[in-house]
Amino acid sequence: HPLVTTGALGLVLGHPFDTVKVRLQTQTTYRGIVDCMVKIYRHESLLGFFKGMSFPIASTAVVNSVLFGVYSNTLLVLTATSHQERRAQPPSYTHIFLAGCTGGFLQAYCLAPFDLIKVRLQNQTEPRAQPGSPPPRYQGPVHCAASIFREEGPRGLFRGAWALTLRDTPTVGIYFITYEGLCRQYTPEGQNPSSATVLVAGGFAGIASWVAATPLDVIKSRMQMDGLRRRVYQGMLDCMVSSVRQEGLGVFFRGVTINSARAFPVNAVTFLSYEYLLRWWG
Ligand SMILES: CN(C)C(=N)NCCC[C@H](N)C(=O)O
Repeated sequence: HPLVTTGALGLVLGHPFDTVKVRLQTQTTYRGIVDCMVKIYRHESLLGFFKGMSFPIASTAVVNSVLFGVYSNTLLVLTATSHQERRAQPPSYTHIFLAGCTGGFLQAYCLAPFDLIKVRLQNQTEPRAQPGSPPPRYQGPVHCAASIFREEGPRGLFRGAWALTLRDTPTVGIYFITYEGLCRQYTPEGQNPSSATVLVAGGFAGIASWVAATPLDVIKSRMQMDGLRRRVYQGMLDCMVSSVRQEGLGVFFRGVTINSARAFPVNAVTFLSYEYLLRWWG
């Protein structure tokens, strides 16, 4: 279906932004967005921006089904109204927030191993295999997953999962509140929002939730990279404290600009797909 294609395309186009974000959050060699982009392009060519993309593409259908499935079913239980009845009897913002938090909490566990592998691969700065140069530590997503499993056991695949869960539980609540709030604002009562409204509301929901998620996103990415060679942090709190000590409070907003630029189109398309699917099958 065209919407699925657009969703995948959104992810592909958004991935270079995500790679720059992850590098800015976890490496100190870059002075800013432009410096990071120039360095990636010079050392690793255009392909450098697309490292670690295959697992997010492969897992997005599952992760989004958990997120939106849990959200709409929790809303169903909380409000006892079906999707069709919901335009006439809109759910309260408290219910929307609680359903969003539940969706965020459960999707975080599905997302954790895929996200870990993505971040590890995005952070490999080696250029594509050149004769004589040492190969990167991970040869691809499956090799990366197998190496982590072998070296650190199954729990290793969940490194950073706590920070990810803490990041996603409240911020996915914010995601759905922003989306619903904006849709209601711009839609006449009792009607379905137009496609343009869905796109704009979805885009701003992406930005608002990602701005709120950035502090824990930085900590999550750092925890995921910890232990690659030796363990630096004792835990999440230690990671927060030493990051702030070394880099100041600004550390909590590393990558926020580039991530917002990514969040708008990706989530605009995500919500458009969700609304269409609900109207067909709801
Ligand atoms: C702030 N957070 C964690 C969220 N809003 N999560 C919901 C889905 C985000 C979407 N898959 C994306 O990649 O932007």
